[in-house]
Amino acid sequence: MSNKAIICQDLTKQFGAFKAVDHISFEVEQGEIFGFLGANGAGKTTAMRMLCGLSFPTSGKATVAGFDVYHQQEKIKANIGYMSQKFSLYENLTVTENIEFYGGVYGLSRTEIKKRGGDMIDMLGLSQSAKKLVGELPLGWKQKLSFSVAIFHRPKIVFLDEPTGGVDPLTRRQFWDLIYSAAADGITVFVTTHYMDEAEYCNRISIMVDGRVEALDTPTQLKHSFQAQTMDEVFYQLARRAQRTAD
Ligand SMILES: Nc1ncnc2c1ncn2[C@@H]1O[C@H](COP(=O)(O)OP(=O)(O)OP(=O)(O)O)[C@@H](O)[C@H]1O
Repeated sequence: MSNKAIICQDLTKQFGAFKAVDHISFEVEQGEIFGFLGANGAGKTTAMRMLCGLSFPTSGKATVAGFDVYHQQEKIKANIGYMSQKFSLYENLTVTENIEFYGGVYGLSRTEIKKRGGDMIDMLGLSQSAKKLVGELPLGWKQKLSFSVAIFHRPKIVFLDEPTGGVDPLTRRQFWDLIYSAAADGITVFVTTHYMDEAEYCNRISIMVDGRVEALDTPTQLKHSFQAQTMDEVFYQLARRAQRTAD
């Protein structure tokens, strides 16, 4: 079995004649922080849904945590964590209740939930707010909690779909401390973002244009290849080639 976290070969998703994802190929290493960039409508969410076992590809191959995206979707779901722009947390439950609920969904024992949940609350500095409703927390805290819940069952890979939308750079930076700590524990992080400061934090970045991966490298190497000072410049050089308009 391969030790790559994700292998993707010519993965394609068509909606009728329209190729939302058009023959994308890449590999992600275990423990890597892999940035998945692209303008609105480039096909990131569609690609990510296939990799998470939520939709079938039209053609091509992919394995996630060693499992096949056509035949082992349930295995994939059990081995990944997922956090979307729209939180999966229940706003009308407390911090502790959310942790207990998700721990149960993930099949952890009561003892494990209590121990790991307590550690998580301490690590996040949320002890004072454990009995607060999640709906009352500031957005940045909700995002950090949502991420911690997404990795509560210690998945091999966590998929983050624009996890830090709407918060300031300092709060984003704090969120990224959590990402680094998860990666240091061996969790592979696959993250989409529109923020170029975040792109710089990734080990490698792929940039999608009109359903295709048009660039893939480390931030430093991409800047070098595109003779750009910043990732913003790299991104705009690529994004302006797009024919596709966002919805
Ligand atoms: N179920 C569907 N049926 C038809 N077209 C779809 C469907 N889902 C997505 N698309 C189209 O596929 C293209 C890629 O969409 P996708 O949501 O994957 O892009 P994205 O890169 O995630 O964009 P964003 O950053 O806005 O989320 C878009 O043109 C979208 O309209």
